[in-house]
Amino acid sequence: MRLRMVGAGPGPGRGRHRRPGRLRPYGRHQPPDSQPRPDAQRRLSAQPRPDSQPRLNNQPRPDTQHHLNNQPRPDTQHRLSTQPHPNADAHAHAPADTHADASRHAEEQPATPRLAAHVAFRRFWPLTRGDRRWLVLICVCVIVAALTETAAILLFSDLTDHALRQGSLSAFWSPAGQWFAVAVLGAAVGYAGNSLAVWTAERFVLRLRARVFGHVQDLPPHFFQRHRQGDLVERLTGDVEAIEQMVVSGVVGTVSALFSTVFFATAAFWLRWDLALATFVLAPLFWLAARRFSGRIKAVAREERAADGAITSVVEESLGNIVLTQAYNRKAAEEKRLRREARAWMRASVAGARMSELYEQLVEVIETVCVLAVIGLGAWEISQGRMTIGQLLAFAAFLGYLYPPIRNLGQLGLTLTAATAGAERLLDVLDAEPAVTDPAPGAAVAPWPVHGTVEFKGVSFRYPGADRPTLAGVSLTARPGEFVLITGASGAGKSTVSKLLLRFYDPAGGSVCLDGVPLDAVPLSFLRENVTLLPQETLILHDTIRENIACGRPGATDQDIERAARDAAAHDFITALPDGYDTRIDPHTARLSGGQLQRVAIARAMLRDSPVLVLDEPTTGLDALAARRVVRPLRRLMSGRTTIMITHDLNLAPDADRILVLDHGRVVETGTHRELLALGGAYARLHGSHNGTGIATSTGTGTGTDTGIGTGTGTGTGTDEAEPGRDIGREIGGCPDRRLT
Ligand SMILES: Nc1ncnc2c1ncn2[C@@H]1O[C@H](COP(=O)(O)OP(=O)(O)OP(=O)(O)O)[C@@H](O)[C@H]1O
Repeated sequence: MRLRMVGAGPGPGRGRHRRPGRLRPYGRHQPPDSQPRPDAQRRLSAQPRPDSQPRLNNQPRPDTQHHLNNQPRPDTQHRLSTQPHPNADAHAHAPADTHADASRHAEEQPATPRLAAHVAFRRFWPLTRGDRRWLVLICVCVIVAALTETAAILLFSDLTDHALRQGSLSAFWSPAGQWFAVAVLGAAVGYAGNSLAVWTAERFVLRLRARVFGHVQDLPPHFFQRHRQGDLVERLTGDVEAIEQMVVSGVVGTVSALFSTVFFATAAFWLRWDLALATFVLAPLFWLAARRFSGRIKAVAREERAADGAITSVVEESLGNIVLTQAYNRKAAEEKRLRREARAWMRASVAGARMSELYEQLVEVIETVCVLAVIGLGAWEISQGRMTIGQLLAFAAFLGYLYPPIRNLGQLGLTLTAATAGAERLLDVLDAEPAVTDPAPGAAVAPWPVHGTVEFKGVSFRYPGADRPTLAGVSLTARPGEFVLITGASGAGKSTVSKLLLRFYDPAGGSVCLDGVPLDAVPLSFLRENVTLLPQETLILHDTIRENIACGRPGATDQDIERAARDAAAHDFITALPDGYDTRIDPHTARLSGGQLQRVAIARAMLRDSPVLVLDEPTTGLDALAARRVVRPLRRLMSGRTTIMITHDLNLAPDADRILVLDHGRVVETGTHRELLALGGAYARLHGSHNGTGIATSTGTGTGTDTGIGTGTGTGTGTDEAEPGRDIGREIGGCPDRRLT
């Protein structure tokens, strides 16, 4: 009938604690089934932590006590996996390189803010809004469960004294019936409370995770450059669950421990006030023990959480870079990296487990001292005829129930402390500010039919934390349907222009406008509906090709998708796949080449059909042949749209209405291809170096029939996928001043 929590606790390194098969030191009488349960099985309890169940394995316990609560005895509860590791000695005993690892983590990741437990609690408590009535109901169940336990123990005393001692069966029925009724009530309340508690806790986790995930998606690019992806994953999983332990389970645990303490203490005083007093004199020992151990829990919890994140990061980065690993024989180096992180985690984990066990054993010794003192006193009282055996047994039973909630109150602090390490890491994410926000409702411009005029007016920009500006006084205008090409040396600030145009950042000086409206007055979703970005890296969802194209315009029909794929010269290779448009792909897919993936992305942009297009190095990473195959679909995509193309590849430069050359964040030259070549400056040099190796020098005699754009007049029948021969000259080079529209 007791409500209890059997889930994994917020102990340090919980994520890894949950892994099946992990060895963990059991308590003396701990059976194998005391493994940490999966999270779904987490239950809130009348006691804040499972390990703090009454543990009488170290002390004489009346056998009948097994039957007093309709649940496995406390000593069968698991311990270490579900509790904070009060490893005060984590630092004292940890080898020196633990500290080295910790400082290395600190160097790699921005410093996480340090928080007090109550501050962390206050930050997350508002997330329980909407579920507080359920929390109240759970607390009512917890209180009723504690009451039924109290009643059961009193009935046990009654039964012992009136039925067992008198040897009378007739005296048995009345207390037995009452006991049974109390047990049924306790079982019903336990079931309802536990079910509700799991539901409420999981809802909290759901809500918190959605909140963090939603927030993360609004964060600016530099946040992701500064945090390792694996570590962020760990924060969204392990750390989120630790917060639940702090907030929902923490509250229920506190209520449970408080009420259980009050009920059992009242009953103990009612049974024998003098023995109860003796019991309470020793109670502060539990609190002292918890206090002694709480000091370094947070430190080791932090270490474990950080190591969890580091392991996930290494695995994720290593798998993502598998080609580099294999091609450069980095297998041993990667293994060493993982071993180093895993060892850091292992050290923190072992130190935590060791301290946890030490704390547990110390508490058991304290409990034993208390029980022995009470039994000694009780034996003396019985010998004086002032106490019955039933009373002593009931009193001992109360002790078995009383100490755990007292101990839990102390341990609750440890739980909160350990969970605070997760809270700090999560708040580090939640407190990161998005670089831009939607305009306030009153300041937002109402949606309008966008024509596609893009203007940068004296724009300056500096990345957060950067010591020098990336853009300084950049001005450019692209009228509807114009093609503006931005080029310049690597690091000149070209991609930054695209980030400002998509409003990933706001400029520090000047303004960026769409159809004359400053971007900070345009609702973000409206802006991004009307400005399509094709970034350097091809963005592919882990989904079917159909969905990958359809996400350009939610609600698009199959015909729309196919039309876009045809325009992007992707239809033929898609239909050649066994599952056609339903083929599942992912960013590392081997089924499609880089050029084919790029054409899927172009089809998506086609479907999006926005008036402004930003192409950031659209042919980067593609070989000459693949680049050529992408150019025709690109031309179709650009047709009739304002296009800002950021590129080193000057093959399309003759087509541009205007070319801007950036150097160290400044526009150093502006003009058409011809004008800039004639100028003989930076552009001419870039063009010269490009022509030295570029494909623009090819002179085409191709036979392709693509007539979507441009003036090609080939007569062949080659498809986009088929090798179009030597039409490269007409496709992408050797045709100065050819206009796209
Ligand atoms: N998040 C950031 N924080 C600080 N500096 C950054 C950040 N992102 C880029 N920079 C710096 O801004 C400058 C311009 O970067 P940007 O990516 O715009 O250059 P680019 O001209 O597009 O280069 P490339 O042609 O190599 O892609 C570089 O010096 C870069 O190091």
